[in-house]
Amino acid sequence: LRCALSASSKGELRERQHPMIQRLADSIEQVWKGELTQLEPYHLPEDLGYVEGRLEGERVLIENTCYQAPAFRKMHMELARVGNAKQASLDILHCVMFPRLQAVDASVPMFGCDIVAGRGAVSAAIVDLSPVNGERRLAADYRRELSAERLVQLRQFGHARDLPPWGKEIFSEFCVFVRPSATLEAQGGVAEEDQFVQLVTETLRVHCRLASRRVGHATADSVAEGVRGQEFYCSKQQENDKTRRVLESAFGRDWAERYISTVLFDKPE
Ligand SMILES: C=CC1=C(C)C(=O)N/C1=C\C1=NC(=C\c2[nH]c(/C=C3\NC(=O)C(CC)=C3C)c(C)c2CCC(=O)O)/C(CCC(=O)O)=C1C
Repeated sequence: LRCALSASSKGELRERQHPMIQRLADSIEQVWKGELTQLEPYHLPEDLGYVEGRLEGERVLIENTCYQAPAFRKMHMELARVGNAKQASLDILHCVMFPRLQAVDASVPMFGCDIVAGRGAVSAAIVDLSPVNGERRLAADYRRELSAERLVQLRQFGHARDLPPWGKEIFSEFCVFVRPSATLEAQGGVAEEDQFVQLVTETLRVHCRLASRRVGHATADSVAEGVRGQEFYCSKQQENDKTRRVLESAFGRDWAERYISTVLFDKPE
């Protein structure tokens, strides 16, 4: 496997992604930089910043951006693209934030989102704040803020999708899993794609604020509770055969297993 690609490809990959994915990636980084103090880089193993593989003759490019902050041990955003220079057969944005269990209590949920665009059309867009506490239920302040009228409006889409079984076990009642419509609006924007970017941005802002308030609230019990919750979340996410299939075809079974269990969904020690 070649960890090829020069540093220049970082910007290059993002600017060649699906426009909604580009906008969402920029917006997530903006919220992280705007809402979190002491944002630091998180160094992935073996410099997995860029990886390149081949899937049925098509190039697979992965670009990883990773930070950490007082409330979050790892904040991972991944842009992946299957295809050649012109036509991408798959554009993906993946983002997961792991609470730092030595700092915050187990009421801080896992933020996760996934956007998959096939041949330019977004087929899957999902965002959730997934509870990892013992009762698998979001805390009252999270529920109250996520029930605000503005966010309730932003969660209304034309085509909701059914969660797979593994998803039903970890996602919250606020989870949004949709195929955003691609119809252009009069003013030229793609309403549901823009709406989804807005939904993720505002959900992420609430999360950064509420999680940061909990720094210093960890106890020995909350660490044990949070470890169990994060392990359960990661093992369920690892059941997603759609992700595994893409990575296995491009990088082989062993590399895919290692990548999924150490980069995408690494269980806390
Ligand atoms: C927080 C949620 C969440 C996180 C964090 C997450 O990683 N996945 C998440 C959710 C989720 N993803 C799904 C689907 C797909 N995922 C990929 C691929 C990748 N997704 C990646 O992140 C990477 C690494 C970069 C690759 C390679 C493809 C191709 C599809 C099929 C697209 C489609 O169905 O239209 C589904 C539906 C699963 C189903 O219906 O069975 C759900 C629920």
